[in-house]
Amino acid sequence: MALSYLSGFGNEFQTEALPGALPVGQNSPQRCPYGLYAEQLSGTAFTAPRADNARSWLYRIRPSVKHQGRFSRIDLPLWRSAPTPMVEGLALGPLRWGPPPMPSEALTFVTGMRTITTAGDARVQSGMAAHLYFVTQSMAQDYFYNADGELLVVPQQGSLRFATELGVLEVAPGDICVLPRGMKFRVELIDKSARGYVCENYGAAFNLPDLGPIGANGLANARDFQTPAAAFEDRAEEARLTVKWGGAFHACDIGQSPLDVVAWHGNYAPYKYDLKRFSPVNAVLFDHPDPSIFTVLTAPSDTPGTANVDFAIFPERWMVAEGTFRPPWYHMNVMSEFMGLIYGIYDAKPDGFQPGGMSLHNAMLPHGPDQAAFDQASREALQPMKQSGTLAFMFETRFPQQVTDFAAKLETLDKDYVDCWSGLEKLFDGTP
Ligand SMILES: O=C(O)Cc1cc(O)ccc1O
Ligand SMILES: [Fe+2]
Repeated sequence: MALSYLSGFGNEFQTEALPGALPVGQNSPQRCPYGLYAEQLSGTAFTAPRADNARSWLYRIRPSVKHQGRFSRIDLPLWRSAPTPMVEGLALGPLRWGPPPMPSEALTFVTGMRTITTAGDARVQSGMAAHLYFVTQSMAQDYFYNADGELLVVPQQGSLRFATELGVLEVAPGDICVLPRGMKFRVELIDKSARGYVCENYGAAFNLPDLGPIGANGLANARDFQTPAAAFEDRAEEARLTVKWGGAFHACDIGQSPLDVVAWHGNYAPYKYDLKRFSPVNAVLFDHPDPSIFTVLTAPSDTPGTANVDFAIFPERWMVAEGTFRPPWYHMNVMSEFMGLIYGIYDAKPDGFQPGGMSLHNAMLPHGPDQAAFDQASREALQPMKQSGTLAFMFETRFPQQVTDFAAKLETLDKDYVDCWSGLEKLFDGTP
C-alpha cells in the first residue's frame, strides 16, 4: 500500500485515519470521537517560546499509561550514552574505520545499534552519540522509544520501514529520517538486511538552519520534508516495549500494539527527507567555503551559532572555482567532526574512506586532504567539474567525541590512517 505523507517542516499538521476522529476546536473534549483517549506528547517545556514549542495531541485507543508495565532493566551494552570513559591506552589522533562486516546474528534496529562515539552528557540533555546500526531482523510485537534524545537515521544499505505512533515512514539509502524523543516505534526490514548511521541528539531538536544572505530558498527546503499521515494498529497480543532512559534500557510486557493513534495534530512528529532534494550552494568564483553551507539540519545549543550538533552533507555538485585549491583546506576545528560515506568517493580522501566506513577528526586535531588528493588538486586543470555519484555526511558537534571500546577494538580500524599525510613533502623552496 502506498504510504501517504504530509509535507513541510515543523508544521502544525493534522491527520486522521478515521473520518471525524480529530476533535474540532478543542484538544481535550469530555468524550473524544470513537471513544478515543486524548494525550499530549510534549517535546519542549510547556513554556518554551512559541517559535520553539513542539507538542502533539494524540487521539488513541489506549492511553500510553496502558502501554507500560513493570519495567525490568535489560542489557544492551553496545548502545552507549555520554559520558563514556576515555578508552584505556587509546592515544590521541585522527581515526578512520572501514565498513565493519555485517554481523550474521539476528539483530533488530535496537539490538543492532553499535555506538562509535559519544559527546557531552545525555543526563543534562546536551551532546550526542554517533552510532552504526545493523539490522537482520524486523521487530515483531517489539516496540521502542528513546527518552534520551531524538534519532537521526542515515541509511547506508537496505531500506527500512518505521512504524511509529504517528504513522509509517519508509526510508532508503539517500533518505534520512528523524524519530523524536519519546516517540514509540517498530522497525521492519524491507530488504534482507540494512545498515547505516544514527546521530542520537540529546539536546534541542534538529531544525532547519537560518539561511542568512542565501535568502528565502535553498539548501533543504521545508516543503520537501515528509511526515506520515495517521495510521493505527488495533492489535491485542503479547508485545514488548523497550525504553532507553538515562543511558540504560528498560523493558516491559504489554498486551497490545502501542501504535494505536487514530488521529493526531501538532508539530512534534517524525519526518523523512530525500537528500537528493538538497539544493547546495558553492563557490562560483574562488575559494573553498566552510562546510556549513551544506547544513541540512542543525540542533542548537544555548550558545548562538554553536550547534549541539549539525548534520551536513557533501552531495553531488559542480566545482567551478578558479585559481583555487578545490578540496577542503587543511584545518583544525574546535568542533569535532564525525563523518560517514553513503556512496561514492569523498574528494578529500579518494583512498581509504569507504562507503559504510567512518572517520573521526576530534576537536582541535589537524586534518585535511590526503596526499593523493593534495597532489591531484594542486595540479589539476581547473575546468568546471561535476562531483557525481557521491554522498558523504558529517555529524559536527561542539563537544569533543569519546570513542567507545567497541569502536577502538573494531577490526576495521585503520591503524595507518595518519600515514595518509606522511608523504606531504616540504614544497617551500624560497621562491615566491
Ligand atoms: O574535514 C572534512 O573533510 C570535512 C570538511 C569539509 C570541508 O569542505 C571543509 C571543512 C571540513 O571540516
Ligand atoms: Fe574537517
